[in-house]
Amino acid sequence: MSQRLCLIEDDPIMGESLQDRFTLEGFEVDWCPTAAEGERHLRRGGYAAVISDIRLPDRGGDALYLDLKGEGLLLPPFIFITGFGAIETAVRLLKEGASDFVTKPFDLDELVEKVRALAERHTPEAGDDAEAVLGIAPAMRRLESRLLRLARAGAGVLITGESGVGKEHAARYLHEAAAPGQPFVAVNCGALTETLLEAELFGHEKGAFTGADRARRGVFEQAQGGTLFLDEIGDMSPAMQVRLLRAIQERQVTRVGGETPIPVDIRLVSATHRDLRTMVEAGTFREDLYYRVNTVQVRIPPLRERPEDILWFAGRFLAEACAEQGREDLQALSNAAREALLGHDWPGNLRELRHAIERAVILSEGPQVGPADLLDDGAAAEAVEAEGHGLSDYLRRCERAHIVQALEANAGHMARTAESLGISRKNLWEKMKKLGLSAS
Ligand SMILES: Nc1ncnc2c1ncn2[C@@H]1O[C@H](COP(=O)(O)OP(=O)(O)OP(=O)(O)O)[C@@H](O)[C@H]1O
Repeated sequence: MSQRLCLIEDDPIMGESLQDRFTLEGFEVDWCPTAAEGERHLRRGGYAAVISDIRLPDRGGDALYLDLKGEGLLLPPFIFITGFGAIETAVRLLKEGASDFVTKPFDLDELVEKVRALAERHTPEAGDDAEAVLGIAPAMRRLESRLLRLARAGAGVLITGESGVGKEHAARYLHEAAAPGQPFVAVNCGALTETLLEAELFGHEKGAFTGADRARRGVFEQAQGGTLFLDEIGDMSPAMQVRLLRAIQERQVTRVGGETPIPVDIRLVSATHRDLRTMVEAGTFREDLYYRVNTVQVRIPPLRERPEDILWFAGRFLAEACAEQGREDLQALSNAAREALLGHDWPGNLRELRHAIERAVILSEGPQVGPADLLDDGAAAEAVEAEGHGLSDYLRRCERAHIVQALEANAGHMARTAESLGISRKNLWEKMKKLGLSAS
Protein backbone atom coordinates (compact mmCIF):
# COMPACT_ATOMS: atom_id res chain seq x y z
CA MET A 1 0.00 0.00 0.00
CA SER A 2 1.31 3.44 -0.88
CA GLN A 3 2.24 5.87 1.87
CA ARG A 4 0.12 8.97 2.32
CA LEU A 5 1.45 12.51 2.31
CA CYS A 6 -0.34 15.62 3.48
CA LEU A 7 0.70 18.64 1.42
CA ILE A 8 -0.36 22.02 2.82
CA GLU A 9 0.41 24.66 0.19
CA ASP A 10 -1.70 27.57 -1.09
CA ASP A 11 0.32 28.40 -4.20
CA PRO A 12 -1.42 26.57 -7.07
CA ILE A 13 1.72 26.14 -9.19
CA MET A 14 3.90 24.93 -6.32
CA GLY A 15 1.10 22.74 -4.97
CA GLU A 16 0.41 21.08 -8.28
CA SER A 17 4.02 20.40 -9.10
CA LEU A 18 4.68 18.89 -5.65
CA GLN A 19 1.54 16.79 -5.91
CA ASP A 20 2.51 15.53 -9.39
CA ARG A 21 6.05 14.71 -8.39
CA PHE A 22 5.21 12.90 -5.17
CA THR A 23 2.41 10.98 -6.89
CA LEU A 24 4.96 9.87 -9.50
CA GLU A 25 7.23 8.79 -6.63
CA GLY A 26 4.46 6.43 -5.48
CA PHE A 27 2.91 8.47 -2.64
CA GLU A 28 -0.76 9.15 -2.23
CA VAL A 29 -0.99 12.92 -1.82
CA ASP A 30 -3.75 14.96 -0.15
CA TRP A 31 -3.21 18.55 -1.20
CA CYS A 32 -4.73 21.15 1.14
CA PRO A 33 -4.67 24.81 0.04
CA THR A 34 -5.43 26.22 3.52
CA ALA A 35 -4.33 25.53 7.09
CA ALA A 36 -7.95 24.77 8.01
CA GLU A 37 -8.15 22.04 5.41
CA GLY A 38 -4.76 20.72 6.43
CA GLU A 39 -5.98 20.56 10.01
CA ARG A 40 -9.05 18.57 9.06
CA HIS A 41 -6.90 16.04 7.20
CA LEU A 42 -4.30 15.77 9.96
CA ARG A 43 -6.95 15.15 12.58
CA ARG A 44 -8.07 12.16 10.56
CA GLY A 45 -4.57 10.72 10.78
CA GLY A 46 -2.83 8.05 8.74
CA TYR A 47 -0.05 10.17 7.14
CA ALA A 48 3.55 9.08 6.69
CA ALA A 49 4.75 12.72 6.47
CA VAL A 50 3.55 16.29 6.05
CA ILE A 51 4.96 19.00 3.79
CA SER A 52 3.68 22.40 4.84
CA ASP A 53 4.26 25.93 3.68
CA ILE A 54 4.69 28.41 6.53
CA ARG A 55 2.85 31.28 4.92
CA LEU A 56 -0.77 30.28 4.29
CA PRO A 57 -3.83 32.46 3.71
CA ASP A 58 -5.75 31.64 6.88
CA ARG A 59 -3.22 30.66 9.55
CA GLY A 60 0.53 30.09 9.56
CA GLY A 61 1.72 26.52 8.95
CA ASP A 62 3.87 27.05 12.08
CA ALA A 63 0.83 27.97 14.20
CA LEU A 64 -1.04 24.94 12.87
CA TYR A 65 1.82 22.62 13.82
CA LEU A 66 2.33 24.14 17.27
CA ASP A 67 -1.40 24.13 18.09
CA LEU A 68 -1.90 20.50 17.13
CA LYS A 69 1.23 19.49 18.96
CA GLY A 70 0.11 21.49 22.01
CA GLU A 71 -3.10 19.51 22.04
CA GLY A 72 -1.08 16.32 22.30
CA LEU A 73 -2.07 15.05 18.84
CA LEU A 74 0.35 12.43 17.53
CA LEU A 75 1.78 14.06 14.42
CA PRO A 76 3.70 12.50 11.54
CA PRO A 77 7.07 14.07 10.57
CA PHE A 78 6.65 17.68 9.39
CA ILE A 79 8.81 19.32 6.73
CA PHE A 80 8.32 23.05 6.32
CA ILE A 81 8.79 25.10 3.19
CA THR A 82 10.00 28.59 4.06
CA GLY A 83 10.76 31.77 2.22
CA PHE A 84 14.17 33.39 2.76
CA GLY A 85 12.75 35.74 5.41
CA ALA A 86 11.31 32.96 7.58
CA ILE A 87 14.43 30.99 8.42
CA GLU A 88 14.27 32.04 12.06
CA THR A 89 10.75 30.64 12.32
CA ALA A 90 11.93 27.40 10.70
CA VAL A 91 14.76 27.03 13.19
CA ARG A 92 12.36 27.62 16.06
CA LEU A 93 10.10 24.91 14.61
CA LEU A 94 12.99 22.44 14.52
CA LYS A 95 13.54 23.10 18.22
CA GLU A 96 9.84 22.40 18.78
CA GLY A 97 10.14 18.99 17.14
CA ALA A 98 9.57 19.60 13.41
CA SER A 99 11.66 17.23 11.29
CA ASP A 100 13.19 19.47 8.65
CA PHE A 101 12.75 22.50 6.44
CA VAL A 102 13.68 23.61 2.93
CA THR A 103 14.03 27.21 1.78
CA LYS A 104 12.65 28.44 -1.51
CA PRO A 105 13.87 27.99 -4.19
CA PHE A 106 14.65 24.38 -3.29
CA ASP A 107 15.82 21.34 -5.13
CA LEU A 108 12.88 19.00 -5.69
CA ASP A 109 15.04 15.83 -5.75
CA GLU A 110 16.46 16.78 -2.40
CA LEU A 111 12.98 17.28 -0.95
CA VAL A 112 11.88 13.88 -2.29
CA GLU A 113 14.86 12.22 -0.60
CA LYS A 114 14.16 13.94 2.71
CA VAL A 115 10.49 12.99 2.64
CA ARG A 116 11.23 9.42 1.66
CA ALA A 117 13.75 8.97 4.46
CA LEU A 118 11.42 10.46 7.07
CA ALA A 119 8.39 8.51 5.88
CA GLU A 120 10.33 5.25 6.04
CA ARG A 121 11.55 5.97 9.55
CA HIS A 122 8.14 6.95 10.80
CA THR A 123 6.54 3.96 12.46
CA PRO A 124 2.84 4.60 12.63
CA GLU A 125 1.27 4.31 16.08
CA ALA A 126 -1.02 1.35 16.68
CA GLY A 127 -3.90 1.75 14.28
CA ASP A 128 -2.45 4.97 12.88
CA ASP A 129 -2.30 3.52 9.39
CA ALA A 130 -6.04 2.97 9.25
CA GLU A 131 -8.19 6.07 9.11
CA ALA A 132 -9.79 6.80 12.47
CA VAL A 133 -13.58 6.59 12.38
CA LEU A 134 -14.82 6.52 15.95
CA GLY A 135 -12.22 8.90 17.39
CA ILE A 136 -8.48 9.40 17.74
CA ALA A 137 -8.23 8.83 21.50
CA PRO A 138 -6.28 5.63 22.23
CA ALA A 139 -9.35 4.13 23.93
CA MET A 140 -11.37 4.67 20.76
CA ARG A 141 -8.68 3.26 18.47
CA ARG A 142 -8.59 0.16 20.66
CA LEU A 143 -12.37 0.02 20.53
CA GLU A 144 -12.29 0.15 16.73
CA SER A 145 -9.96 -2.84 16.53
CA ARG A 146 -12.07 -4.69 19.09
CA LEU A 147 -15.21 -4.10 17.02
CA LEU A 148 -13.40 -5.36 13.92
CA ARG A 149 -12.47 -8.56 15.76
CA LEU A 150 -16.05 -8.93 16.99
CA ALA A 151 -17.30 -8.51 13.43
CA ARG A 152 -15.40 -11.64 12.46
CA ALA A 153 -16.61 -13.55 15.52
CA GLY A 154 -20.31 -12.98 14.92
CA ALA A 155 -21.13 -12.57 18.62
CA GLY A 156 -24.11 -10.60 19.97
CA VAL A 157 -22.81 -7.30 21.30
CA LEU A 158 -24.11 -4.93 23.95
CA ILE A 159 -22.86 -1.38 23.57
CA THR A 160 -23.08 0.74 26.69
CA GLY A 161 -22.34 4.38 27.26
CA GLU A 162 -23.98 7.67 28.09
CA SER A 163 -26.53 9.20 25.79
CA GLY A 164 -25.07 10.71 22.62
CA VAL A 165 -21.70 9.03 22.99
CA GLY A 166 -21.92 7.32 19.58
CA LYS A 167 -23.38 3.89 20.33
CA GLU A 168 -25.38 3.68 17.12
CA HIS A 169 -22.39 4.90 15.14
CA ALA A 170 -20.27 2.13 16.67
CA ALA A 171 -22.97 -0.42 15.86
CA ARG A 172 -22.95 0.71 12.22
CA TYR A 173 -19.16 0.47 12.14
CA LEU A 174 -19.36 -3.12 13.39
CA HIS A 175 -22.08 -3.87 10.85
CA GLU A 176 -20.11 -2.41 7.92
CA ALA A 177 -17.17 -4.62 8.83
CA ALA A 178 -19.31 -7.72 9.35
CA ALA A 179 -21.96 -7.61 6.66
CA PRO A 180 -21.38 -4.78 4.16
CA GLY A 181 -24.21 -4.39 1.70
CA GLN A 182 -26.65 -6.15 4.03
CA PRO A 183 -29.43 -4.30 5.86
CA PHE A 184 -28.78 -2.41 9.11
CA VAL A 185 -32.04 -1.73 10.88
CA ALA A 186 -32.22 0.36 14.05
CA VAL A 187 -35.13 0.61 16.42
CA ASN A 188 -35.41 2.72 19.53
CA CYS A 189 -37.16 0.53 22.07
CA GLY A 190 -37.65 3.44 24.47
CA ALA A 191 -39.53 5.61 22.00
CA LEU A 192 -42.50 3.35 21.36
CA THR A 193 -45.42 2.14 23.44
CA GLU A 194 -45.53 -1.61 24.12
CA THR A 195 -48.12 -2.32 21.41
CA LEU A 196 -46.31 -0.29 18.79
CA LEU A 197 -42.97 -1.83 19.70
CA GLU A 198 -44.35 -5.34 19.36
CA ALA A 199 -45.64 -4.57 15.84
CA GLU A 200 -42.38 -2.78 15.01
CA LEU A 201 -40.24 -5.74 16.11
CA PHE A 202 -42.27 -8.65 14.84
CA GLY A 203 -44.49 -7.12 12.16
CA HIS A 204 -48.20 -7.71 11.81
CA GLU A 205 -50.70 -9.36 9.52
CA LYS A 206 -53.46 -7.49 7.76
CA GLY A 207 -56.35 -6.79 10.15
CA ALA A 208 -54.30 -7.68 13.28
CA PHE A 209 -55.54 -4.47 14.93
CA THR A 210 -57.48 -1.34 14.06
CA GLY A 211 -55.57 0.51 11.37
CA ALA A 212 -53.58 -2.55 10.19
CA ASP A 213 -54.96 -2.29 6.66
CA ARG A 214 -52.11 -4.33 5.23
CA ALA A 215 -49.50 -6.80 6.44
CA ARG A 216 -46.12 -5.37 7.45
CA ARG A 217 -42.74 -6.95 8.09
CA GLY A 218 -41.17 -6.22 11.46
CA VAL A 219 -37.56 -5.13 11.97
CA PHE A 220 -36.40 -8.70 12.63
CA GLU A 221 -37.52 -9.64 9.13
CA GLN A 222 -36.25 -6.39 7.59
CA ALA A 223 -32.77 -7.00 9.04
CA GLN A 224 -32.60 -10.53 7.55
CA GLY A 225 -28.96 -11.36 6.72
CA GLY A 226 -27.73 -8.14 8.37
CA THR A 227 -27.80 -6.38 11.74
CA LEU A 228 -30.67 -5.48 14.03
CA PHE A 229 -29.73 -2.64 16.36
CA LEU A 230 -31.95 -2.44 19.44
CA ASP A 231 -31.33 0.94 21.02
CA GLU A 232 -32.37 1.66 24.62
CA ILE A 233 -32.99 -2.02 25.29
CA GLY A 234 -33.12 -1.25 29.02
CA ASP A 235 -36.35 0.69 28.45
CA MET A 236 -38.34 -2.40 27.38
CA SER A 237 -41.32 -3.51 29.43
CA PRO A 238 -41.13 -6.92 31.16
CA ALA A 239 -43.68 -8.37 28.71
CA MET A 240 -41.66 -7.24 25.70
CA GLN A 241 -38.50 -8.63 27.26
CA VAL A 242 -40.14 -12.07 27.32
CA ARG A 243 -41.16 -11.82 23.67
CA LEU A 244 -37.76 -10.60 22.61
CA LEU A 245 -35.99 -13.39 24.48
CA ARG A 246 -38.18 -15.97 22.78
CA ALA A 247 -37.44 -14.55 19.32
CA ILE A 248 -33.68 -14.57 19.99
CA GLN A 249 -33.67 -18.09 21.41
CA GLU A 250 -35.85 -19.63 18.75
CA ARG A 251 -34.39 -17.55 15.90
CA GLN A 252 -37.85 -17.03 14.56
CA VAL A 253 -40.63 -14.50 14.87
CA THR A 254 -44.40 -14.64 14.52
CA ARG A 255 -46.15 -11.54 13.27
CA VAL A 256 -48.86 -9.98 15.45
CA GLY A 257 -52.12 -11.61 14.35
CA GLY A 258 -50.19 -14.31 12.48
CA GLU A 259 -49.58 -17.98 13.16
CA THR A 260 -46.68 -19.07 10.99
CA PRO A 261 -43.24 -18.63 12.55
CA ILE A 262 -40.73 -16.98 10.22
CA PRO A 263 -37.05 -17.96 10.62
CA VAL A 264 -34.66 -15.02 11.03
CA ASP A 265 -30.90 -14.89 10.59
CA ILE A 266 -29.61 -11.66 12.07
CA ARG A 267 -26.75 -10.28 14.13
CA LEU A 268 -28.11 -8.60 17.22
CA VAL A 269 -26.43 -5.48 18.55
CA SER A 270 -28.09 -3.80 21.51
CA ALA A 271 -27.37 -0.57 23.30
CA THR A 272 -28.33 1.12 26.51
CA HIS A 273 -27.31 4.08 28.60
CA ARG A 274 -28.61 2.27 31.67
CA ASP A 275 -26.77 -0.09 33.98
CA LEU A 276 -28.41 -3.40 33.03
CA ARG A 277 -26.56 -5.31 35.75
CA THR A 278 -28.18 -3.13 38.41
CA MET A 279 -31.53 -3.48 36.66
CA VAL A 280 -31.15 -7.26 36.80
CA GLU A 281 -30.43 -7.03 40.52
CA ALA A 282 -33.47 -4.78 40.99
CA GLY A 283 -35.60 -7.25 39.03
CA THR A 284 -36.49 -4.80 36.26
CA PHE A 285 -34.48 -6.51 33.53
CA ARG A 286 -34.64 -10.26 32.96
CA GLU A 287 -31.42 -12.05 33.82
CA ASP A 288 -31.78 -14.61 31.00
CA LEU A 289 -32.24 -11.83 28.44
CA TYR A 290 -29.28 -9.97 29.96
CA TYR A 291 -26.99 -12.93 29.26
CA ARG A 292 -28.40 -13.35 25.75
CA VAL A 293 -27.78 -9.78 24.62
CA ASN A 294 -24.60 -9.36 26.61
CA THR A 295 -22.31 -12.03 25.14
CA VAL A 296 -19.75 -9.28 24.70
CA GLN A 297 -19.98 -5.84 26.21
CA VAL A 298 -18.38 -2.78 24.69
CA ARG A 299 -18.32 0.46 26.67
CA ILE A 300 -17.94 3.75 24.87
CA PRO A 301 -16.35 6.29 27.20
CA PRO A 302 -17.96 9.72 27.55
CA LEU A 303 -16.30 12.56 25.66
CA ARG A 304 -14.95 14.13 28.86
CA GLU A 305 -12.84 10.99 29.41
CA ARG A 306 -11.21 11.35 25.98
CA PRO A 307 -10.46 15.05 25.47
CA GLU A 308 -8.28 14.26 22.42
CA ASP A 309 -11.49 13.60 20.53
CA ILE A 310 -13.15 16.95 21.23
CA LEU A 311 -11.33 19.06 18.65
CA TRP A 312 -11.05 16.15 16.23
CA PHE A 313 -14.82 15.75 16.12
CA ALA A 314 -15.36 19.52 16.26
CA GLY A 315 -13.27 19.83 13.07
CA ARG A 316 -15.29 17.13 11.33
CA PHE A 317 -18.67 18.49 12.40
CA LEU A 318 -17.58 22.01 11.40
CA ALA A 319 -16.61 20.85 7.90
CA GLU A 320 -19.92 19.02 7.51
CA ALA A 321 -22.04 21.90 8.82
CA CYS A 322 -20.22 24.46 6.62
CA ALA A 323 -20.78 22.28 3.56
CA GLU A 324 -24.46 21.74 4.42
CA GLN A 325 -25.14 25.39 5.09
CA GLY A 326 -23.00 26.77 2.29
CA ARG A 327 -20.69 28.67 4.69
CA GLU A 328 -17.47 28.54 2.69
CA ASP A 329 -16.51 31.82 4.36
CA LEU A 330 -16.06 30.12 7.74
CA GLN A 331 -12.48 28.98 8.02
CA ALA A 332 -11.88 27.47 11.40
CA LEU A 333 -12.44 27.67 15.13
CA SER A 334 -10.72 30.60 16.82
CA ASN A 335 -8.18 29.78 19.53
CA ALA A 336 -10.60 30.97 22.20
CA ALA A 337 -13.31 28.74 20.73
CA ARG A 338 -10.99 25.74 20.93
CA GLU A 339 -10.25 26.52 24.55
CA ALA A 340 -13.95 26.86 25.30
CA LEU A 341 -14.61 23.47 23.68
CA LEU A 342 -11.82 21.82 25.65
CA GLY A 343 -13.02 23.43 28.89
CA HIS A 344 -16.59 22.16 28.60
CA ASP A 345 -17.45 18.74 30.04
CA TRP A 346 -20.01 17.70 27.37
CA PRO A 347 -22.73 15.93 29.36
CA GLY A 348 -24.58 15.32 26.05
CA ASN A 349 -21.39 13.96 24.47
CA LEU A 350 -21.03 13.90 20.67
CA ARG A 351 -24.64 14.83 20.07
CA GLU A 352 -24.20 17.99 22.14
CA LEU A 353 -20.95 18.79 20.35
CA ARG A 354 -22.55 18.32 16.94
CA HIS A 355 -25.47 20.57 17.86
CA ALA A 356 -23.15 23.23 19.32
CA ILE A 357 -21.13 23.32 16.10
CA GLU A 358 -24.20 23.34 13.88
CA ARG A 359 -25.66 26.22 15.84
CA ALA A 360 -22.35 28.08 15.80
CA VAL A 361 -22.20 27.83 12.01
CA ILE A 362 -25.64 29.45 11.83
CA LEU A 363 -24.78 32.18 14.32
CA SER A 364 -21.20 32.97 13.40
CA GLU A 365 -20.50 36.10 11.43
CA GLY A 366 -17.12 34.69 10.41
CA PRO A 367 -14.44 34.41 9.32
CA GLN A 368 -13.73 32.27 12.42
CA VAL A 369 -16.11 30.60 14.86
CA GLY A 370 -15.77 32.29 18.26
CA PRO A 371 -16.59 30.97 21.76
CA ALA A 372 -19.80 32.96 22.09
CA ASP A 373 -21.18 31.25 18.97
CA LEU A 374 -20.54 27.86 20.46
CA LEU A 375 -21.68 27.33 23.98
CA ASP A 376 -24.63 28.38 26.03
CA ASP A 377 -22.29 28.88 28.92
CA GLY A 378 -19.71 30.86 26.94
CA ALA A 379 -18.99 34.19 28.61
CA ALA A 380 -20.61 36.30 25.90
CA ALA A 381 -23.62 34.04 25.63
CA GLU A 382 -24.08 34.30 29.39
CA ALA A 383 -24.09 38.05 29.23
CA VAL A 384 -26.84 38.06 26.65
CA GLU A 385 -28.78 35.36 28.50
CA ALA A 386 -28.71 37.51 31.62
CA GLU A 387 -30.80 40.05 29.77
CA GLY A 388 -33.40 37.35 29.23
CA HIS A 389 -33.45 37.34 25.43
CA GLY A 390 -30.52 35.13 24.48
CA LEU A 391 -30.54 33.91 20.91
CA SER A 392 -30.18 30.26 21.87
CA ASP A 393 -33.13 30.62 24.21
CA TYR A 394 -35.12 32.22 21.41
CA LEU A 395 -34.16 29.48 18.93
CA ARG A 396 -35.14 26.86 21.48
CA ARG A 397 -38.56 28.48 21.96
CA CYS A 398 -39.09 28.65 18.18
CA GLU A 399 -38.08 25.01 17.75
CA ARG A 400 -40.42 23.94 20.54
CA ALA A 401 -43.37 25.93 19.19
CA HIS A 402 -42.79 24.57 15.69
CA ILE A 403 -42.69 20.97 16.89
CA VAL A 404 -45.82 21.43 19.03
CA GLN A 405 -47.62 22.87 16.00
CA ALA A 406 -46.51 19.96 13.78
CA LEU A 407 -47.58 17.42 16.42
CA GLU A 408 -50.98 19.05 16.64
CA ALA A 409 -51.37 19.10 12.87
CA ASN A 410 -50.59 15.38 12.76
CA ALA A 411 -52.74 14.41 15.75
CA GLY A 412 -49.68 13.45 17.78
CA HIS A 413 -48.64 10.77 15.26
CA MET A 414 -44.83 10.58 15.60
CA ALA A 415 -43.99 9.11 12.20
CA ARG A 416 -46.15 11.58 10.30
CA THR A 417 -44.92 14.53 12.37
CA ALA A 418 -41.29 13.54 11.78
CA GLU A 419 -41.95 13.24 8.06
CA SER A 420 -43.62 16.65 7.90
CA LEU A 421 -40.61 18.16 9.68
CA GLY A 422 -38.14 16.36 7.41
CA ILE A 423 -36.36 14.59 10.28
CA SER A 424 -36.16 10.99 11.47
CA ARG A 425 -38.51 9.62 14.10
CA LYS A 426 -35.60 9.08 16.45
CA ASN A 427 -34.46 12.65 15.94
CA LEU A 428 -37.96 13.94 16.68
CA TRP A 429 -38.12 11.84 19.81
CA GLU A 430 -34.75 13.18 20.97
CA LYS A 431 -35.75 16.77 20.30
CA MET A 432 -38.98 16.30 22.22
CA LYS A 433 -37.08 14.85 25.16
CA LYS A 434 -34.63 17.76 25.05
CA LEU A 435 -37.37 20.35 24.81
CA GLY A 436 -39.38 18.83 27.63
CA LEU A 437 -42.25 17.64 25.44
CA SER A 438 -43.87 14.36 26.37
CA ALA A 439 -43.14 11.68 23.77
CA SER A 440 -45.87 9.25 24.82
N1 LIG B 1 -17.83 8.40 14.92
C1 LIG B 1 -18.68 9.38 14.65
N2 LIG B 1 -18.48 10.19 13.60
C2 LIG B 1 -19.33 11.19 13.31
N3 LIG B 1 -20.42 11.47 14.04
C3 LIG B 1 -20.68 10.72 15.11
C4 LIG B 1 -19.83 9.62 15.48
N4 LIG B 1 -20.33 9.04 16.59
C5 LIG B 1 -21.45 9.74 16.89
N5 LIG B 1 -21.66 10.75 16.02
C6 LIG B 1 -22.77 11.72 16.02
O1 LIG B 1 -23.14 11.99 17.38
C7 LIG B 1 -24.55 11.94 17.55
C8 LIG B 1 -24.92 10.84 18.54
O2 LIG B 1 -24.51 9.56 18.01
P1 LIG B 1 -25.31 8.20 18.26
O3 LIG B 1 -26.77 8.38 17.89
O4 LIG B 1 -24.56 7.12 17.62
O5 LIG B 1 -25.19 8.13 19.85
P2 LIG B 1 -25.90 7.15 20.86
O6 LIG B 1 -24.92 6.86 21.93
O7 LIG B 1 -26.47 5.98 20.10
O8 LIG B 1 -27.07 8.07 21.42
P3 LIG B 1 -28.39 7.61 22.28
O9 LIG B 1 -27.89 6.99 23.53
O10 LIG B 1 -29.09 8.91 22.55
O11 LIG B 1 -29.17 6.70 21.38
C9 LIG B 1 -25.13 11.74 16.16
O12 LIG B 1 -25.45 13.00 15.64
C10 LIG B 1 -24.00 11.13 15.37
O13 LIG B 1 -24.09 11.49 14.03
